[in-house]
Parts: sequence; C-alpha cells; structure tokens
Amino acid sequence: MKGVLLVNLGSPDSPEPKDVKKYLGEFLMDERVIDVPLWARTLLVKGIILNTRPKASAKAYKKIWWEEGSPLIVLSEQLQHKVQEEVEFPVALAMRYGSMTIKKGLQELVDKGVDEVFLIPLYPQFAMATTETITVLAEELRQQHFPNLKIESLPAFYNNPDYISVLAESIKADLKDKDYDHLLFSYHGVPERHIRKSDITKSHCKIDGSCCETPSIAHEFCYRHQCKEVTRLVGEHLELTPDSYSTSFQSRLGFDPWLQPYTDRTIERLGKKGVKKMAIVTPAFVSDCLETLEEIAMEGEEIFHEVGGQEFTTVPCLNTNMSWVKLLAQWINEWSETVVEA
Ligand SMILES: C=CC1=C(C)c2cc3[nH]c(cc4nc(cc5[nH]c(cc1n2)c(C)c5CCC(=O)O)C(CCC(=O)O)=C4C)c(C)c3C=C
Ligand SMILES: [Fe+2]
Ligand SMILES: [Fe+2]
Repeated sequence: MKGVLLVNLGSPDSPEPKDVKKYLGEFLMDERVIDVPLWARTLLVKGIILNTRPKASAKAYKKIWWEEGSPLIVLSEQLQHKVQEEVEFPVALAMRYGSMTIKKGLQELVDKGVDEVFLIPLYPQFAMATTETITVLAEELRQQHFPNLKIESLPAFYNNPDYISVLAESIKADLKDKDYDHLLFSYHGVPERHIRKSDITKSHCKIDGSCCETPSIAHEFCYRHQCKEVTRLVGEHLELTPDSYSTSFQSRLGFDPWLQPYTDRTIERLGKKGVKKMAIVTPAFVSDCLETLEEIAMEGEEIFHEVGGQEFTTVPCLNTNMSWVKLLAQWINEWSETVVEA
C-alpha cells in the first residue's frame, strides 16, 4: 500500500527555555545545519549558543505561540488533514527536529500497512540544511528500522509552474486591496559555505553577480539560484515592474558570511530611500512560523517604522490555501500512478 509523509522543520514542545534548549540542541547539532567538524560544533553549540540563545528564542516563541501550540506545527497539522481529505492514501506528518520524529511518522504509516512512501519535504527550494537532512535521515531510518519500505522523495519544486501559479495567486489575493510601493521576497538565509558545498560542479557557484543567472547543472542544488528563480517567476506572473520588487535573506546566525542582502538591512534601506508602504512575502516557508510571525511581522515592521516607513504588510505563507492543498494532492496522485514496482 502507498502512503505519504509530509515533513517540516519542527518546533520546541513549548516556548519555555528548557524545551527551546532541547530543540535547538538537536537542530543545531545537525551536521548539515552547522556544518563544521563535530568537536567545533559541540564547542559552538553546547559551549556557547545553548548558554545564551534559548532564553532569547523562548521570549520570541512566547510572542507567537498559539493556545493550540506552535504555529508551525498547528498549521502543518491542518495542512496534513486537508491533504488527507483529497487523497485515498494515508498521509502522515513528521518534523525533522523535536518530538514528532520522522521515525514515528514512518512507523505510523507502516502500522497502517504502507510499504511505499512518498516523502514530501515541505520546502520549495533545496538546501543542505532542510531537504537534504530530511532525505538522508529518512534513508538511514529505512536501512536501520524499515528495510522493506520503499521511499521516494519529492525534489525541490521552486520552479514548478503550478507551484509558482499557486504562490503568485495567493500573493495577489492577499494584496488585492492593499497599496504597496515595494514587494520584498525574504527567504531564510544560509551560510555562503553551504552553497559552495552543495555545488555538484565544485566550480559554478561563486556567489557573485552572475552565477545564479548563468545556466548550470549546479542549480539543481543551489539554494540561492532557486530563491532568485522563485522571485523572478512570481514577478513575471504578477507582471511586477523591475524596480518594484527584490530578494533578501533573513535569520542569519553567527559570524560567517550568509547569503546577502540581509532582510533587516534591506527593510532599513528601503525605508530610508523613501519607500512608505512595503509588503513582504516569505516563500522559503510553506507554513507561518517563528521566522515569519516574529522576525518579519514584528521585528521587520519595527525596523521599517523606525526609518520612516508607514505601512508594512506581511503576506501569509501558503499554509492551508486550498490551491496549495490541491496541488500537493495532484503531486501525490501523479506519484502513485507513475511509481514502478521493483
Ligand atoms: C546555522 C543555523 C541555521 C541554518 C543554516 C538554518 C537554515 C534554515 N532554516 C529554515 C527554516 C526555519 N528555521 C527556523 C528557526 C531557526 N533556524 C535557526 C538556524 C538555522 N536555520 C535557528 C537557531 C532557529 C530557531 C529560532 C531562533 O532561535 O532564531 C524556523 C522556525 C521554527 C519554528 O518553530 O517556528 C524555520 C521554519 C530554512 C528554510 C533554512 C534553510 C534554507
Ligand atoms: Fe532556520
Ligand atoms: Fe548559483
């Protein structure tokens, strides 16, 4: 029998510092997130970050936490239920970090008689810290615990025309009655080093002014290219004028260079340049979360107002948008029809 596992990032069990510390400990000790040798990662994460960040992160989580739980988890569960209503196979949900583990998700499907799984990392763009860490862990778990299970993964879908259309139309619908001078596409950042590591040609990605616009097989795994493409394709779909939109990268951590321009500095620059009304969309996330509800909708707005901006509109993530739900169902049905028996 076929089954589906949706996988998102995960959240702490509660916004209390002890739960945030446990969650961040697992997340940041992932070698694909903080990609330095184990000794250095241990020193950095356990010796430095976990002594300071959990308190500050817990404060941020408390500002956005809902009665039902973490927005990212609640919205992912709502998505799972809606997708389940559209397809005939069991649909389970797991998180890469935290209590809703991928192992539990696979077990839930196996207990229902599933022996072929369609694994859907809920990330439009490929990144070592997101898609790759999910597929690698799922394969390790398969080998260790579910040797008879077949797992096929949905690759990054950043340039899928149906996805672009769903995203663009959701942005259009949300901004229908709102006025804005600039639309900023803000993506979660990654250290520049991650881009170089994922370059399968080992020579294409220079993170310069042109590599992401120059055709290359490297782009199948280039997060920076894939983010820029989403912006370009949505801009094209919405017929935006070139100066009215741009791309930036948020949520940097530590002292290494991350993808630029940084979102906070871009918001500040736009405000100082005289933009009075800006809208912001966050297409690296399919569900609203700490990074959209706090970092963008709260901190971002504050920065914009401090430099003279007047109206700051945050476009929600796709969340449980019915066109998005139906698109996922369509991909699941297409997979179920094309899968080849071994
Ligand atoms: C080195 C650190 C990090 C990398 C690389 C990274 C990549 C990355 N993350 C997301 C999506 C999310 N990240 C979220 C929170 C978050 N991310 C980091 C660090 C890195 N992320 C931290 C420390 C945190 C925790 C919060 C904080 O202390 O600031 C979230 C939100 C989770 C939630 O519970 O709401 C998401 C989603 C992507 C897509 C990505 C690379 C492309
Ligand atoms: Fe992150
Ligand atoms: Fe590139």
